[in-house]
Amino acid sequence: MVTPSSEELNAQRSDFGLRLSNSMAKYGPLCVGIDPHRKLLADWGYNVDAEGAELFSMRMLQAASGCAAAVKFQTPMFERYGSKGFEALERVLYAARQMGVITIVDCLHGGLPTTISAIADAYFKPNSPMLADAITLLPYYGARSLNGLISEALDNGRGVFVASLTSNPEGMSLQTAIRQSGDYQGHTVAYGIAATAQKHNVDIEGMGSVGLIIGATIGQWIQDSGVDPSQFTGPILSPGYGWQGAEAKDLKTVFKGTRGNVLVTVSRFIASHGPDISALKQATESIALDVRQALYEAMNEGENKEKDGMGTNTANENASANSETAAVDSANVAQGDKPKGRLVVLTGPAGVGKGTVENAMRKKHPGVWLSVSATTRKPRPGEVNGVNYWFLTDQEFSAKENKGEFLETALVHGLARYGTPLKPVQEHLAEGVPTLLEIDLQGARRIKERAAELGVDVVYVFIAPPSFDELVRRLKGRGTESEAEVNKRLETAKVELAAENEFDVTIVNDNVDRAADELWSVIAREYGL
Ligand SMILES: O=C(O)c1cc(=O)[nH]c(=O)n1[C@@H]1O[C@H](COP(=O)(O)O)[C@@H](O)[C@H]1O
Repeated sequence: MVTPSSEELNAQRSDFGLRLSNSMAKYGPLCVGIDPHRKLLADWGYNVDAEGAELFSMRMLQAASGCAAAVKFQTPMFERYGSKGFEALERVLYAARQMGVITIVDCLHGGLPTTISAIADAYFKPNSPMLADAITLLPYYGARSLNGLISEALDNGRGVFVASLTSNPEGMSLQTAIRQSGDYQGHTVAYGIAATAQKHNVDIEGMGSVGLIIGATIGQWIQDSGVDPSQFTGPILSPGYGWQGAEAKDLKTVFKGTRGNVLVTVSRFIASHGPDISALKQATESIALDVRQALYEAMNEGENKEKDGMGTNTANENASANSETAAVDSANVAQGDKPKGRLVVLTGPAGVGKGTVENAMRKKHPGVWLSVSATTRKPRPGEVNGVNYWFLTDQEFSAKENKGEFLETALVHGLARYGTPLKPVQEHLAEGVPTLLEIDLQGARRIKERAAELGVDVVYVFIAPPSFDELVRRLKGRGTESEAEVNKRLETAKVELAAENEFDVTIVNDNVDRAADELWSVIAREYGL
């Protein structure tokens, strides 16, 4: 047998980090959590057994493939069905490997070094039926008790995520407790764990393979922990977004200054849109965009931050190196004084594909901030306050309206009220952040009436279909509507299309990618990017 050179060994030991950062660069910083909760299986119409868990997982995997950087399987939710559950997990892991999707097995193992070394055989050896790209670990036998297992992971080109600051509220007092002895005496438990994990990454160029778990729910508490995620150069797996209550602003707070190494894991928030595969994919894509944007802003916020805490110089250098392969497009980071552009209002006739064009553009340019509307309607399953909408009661809405806190408002179908919050738009514009608002034609007209008096400068972009004839052809070609219905729709379309002249720029949606590029050039021109 040929002994590998030290270069080969090093390459092997950085393999997981490299593969994951490539995947994040391609698909963005989202990991889809595949957690077959009993309730979800029942909601999806599956049996609550190993077979149901497998069917559920295969669907989630399909939704994640091509939309997310990785998937994470929650082991206990398979384990509860005994050997059949493990077989299901093996088959789903096999499918993920065949699809080229990066897998994280969330087994949260930990224990005496001698005992947990057996875990390497279960997950890291080439012939293992449960071969995974990475697993999660619990360090409460002492972070160094994991060293043997971590070495085995790295020698096999695999990675680990060590729980440091978990997303559940019960973890806080333990994890922020001050250590009484040892290398990190006087620091918090979480700090010691993070610093011990970082030691495995310091000599690695780019992102390391030894990661941390830091919950997005912890918010400002990150400061009390003494852990500075921007100094960590391995991947950071962050649960808690959506279902557990963390929002984009929490990601910005916790991961301020990080550069492309945060992987946000979301499970129920996505699964609640199932079982329809296209709905799952759509949810995955839109959450991926929101998460990406929040992390992009986190990176910008931390730009001038003073570095301190656990990082070494090497860690800093590595952190900058990471940005080259980062999921967030660092080429788009505006430096120094940013030119202040106008608010970009995107409008057009119903069904013209505004959302599709906007999504395609934001995928390429995560730094564009999209305004979140407020509404008095009830959240639908899976919708989260501050992400899909700001959900307000009638009284809250009225109070804000009376205080002039909306750029525009509307009553839809006489039932629910909708509005565009003014302050976030003004704040983003003031910071020079490209700011986009997608709204129907009536909404755009209301903004036209109010923007000048509120001191908001606007550029109006109208998305048009390729031609009226094309619209006629598409409508008639469908053959699903009666002639009277087609004529009615065409009359409406005629009126809506006539609105084109009211707006500053027209983009023809004949090809989504091209239209998205055109939208970006409008934004780039406005903001000097
Ligand atoms: O180890 C984990 O993955 C984990 C750590 C943690 O601190 N918090 C946390 O929620 N998780 C897991 O992350 C996933 C979050 O799922 P959702 O809350 O449904 O998005 C679940 O599988 C949790 O068990």
